[in-house]
Amino acid sequence: MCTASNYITKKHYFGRNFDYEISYNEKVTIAPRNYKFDFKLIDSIDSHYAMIGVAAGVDAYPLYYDACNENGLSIAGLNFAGNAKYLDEKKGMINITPFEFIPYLLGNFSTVTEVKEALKNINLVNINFSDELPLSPLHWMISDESGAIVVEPMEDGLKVYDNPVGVLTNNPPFDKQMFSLNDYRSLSNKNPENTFSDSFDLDEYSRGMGAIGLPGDLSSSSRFAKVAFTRANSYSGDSEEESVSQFFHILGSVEQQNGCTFIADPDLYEYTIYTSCYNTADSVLYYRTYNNSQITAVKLMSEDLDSGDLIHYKLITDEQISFIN
Ligand SMILES: C[C@H](CCC(=O)NCCS(=O)(=O)O)[C@H]1CC[C@H]2[C@@H]3[C@H](O)C[C@@H]4C[C@H](O)CC[C@]4(C)[C@H]3C[C@H](O)[C@]12C
Repeated sequence: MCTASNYITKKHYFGRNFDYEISYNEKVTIAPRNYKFDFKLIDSIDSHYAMIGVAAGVDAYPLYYDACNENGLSIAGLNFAGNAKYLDEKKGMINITPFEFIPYLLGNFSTVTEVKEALKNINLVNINFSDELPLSPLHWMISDESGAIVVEPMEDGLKVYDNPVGVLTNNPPFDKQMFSLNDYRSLSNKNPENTFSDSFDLDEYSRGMGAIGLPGDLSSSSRFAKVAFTRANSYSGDSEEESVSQFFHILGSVEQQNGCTFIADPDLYEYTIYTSCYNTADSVLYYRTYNNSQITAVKLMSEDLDSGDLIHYKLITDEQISFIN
């Protein structure tokens, strides 16, 4: 399971929890403007917007999970098992594969509005990256300072939804997730009045009673409601530090602790391998990993963005503890 969210203070922040049971040796990967992107069915792109993101540790191609470009457009791919459907090549369309989707969009476009227009002509084709790395069933949240959309590849083509709650998890499809939020419309960050009955008193015995009924389990529909509530009620100052800190707390509300989501014997559990947070205005990627609570930052703009070679930074995964005596 995974969760993506955006958060707006003075700037736009975007990121995700990467929840899974295995790692593909993820690396922070920068594709500078002149890195040549090859595509399976369309012409290569020799020059494009620079981008920074987290990608699988495969040297041959930046297989991004989530990324942001130098103009503030950001994307994350999340599992969409049982629903994602990739199609055959279609004449007259721009045929790209799902693993090319992030490079193609971030390389060519600056805003969600531009992406929405481009999506009308995009067909996601069913071609594997390799025999060892076949396609995964994904859907995507795409976000910039103006708002967010969700793109879901279904049997009858790409579905594009505006995303007013600014979050995405896995299943069910986004329209169903949005509908299920109706069930929680009475929840609040304030303690509720007693409307149960006029005939007897009920006590306000605790703070936080306005959110009783908000799910706390780790299923994707429960995480959707939990993170939507947390994000919608988030309050922080608007400095960089306060915004980034609050962002990690939003996604922390749906973090998966190792051991709580069993996958297989022996001892294989899904857990939050990393959390990313992009300040998309300044193209900075902040991240934390399961065993490293310290925030690490990588700045796209500190690199030579006119080069043609990928730049990789291994994730720092060991805990960094600040001993003070
Ligand atoms: C599994 C990842 C999504 C995490 C997630 O949503 N977990 C929830 C799982 S579940 O609903 O609870 O089952 C997805 C996100 C991006 C995916 C990767 C990227 O698409 C890049 C390549 C694409 C290749 O085709 C396959 C390997 C791969 C390296 C993908 C492996 C895997 O499917 C990733 C890492």
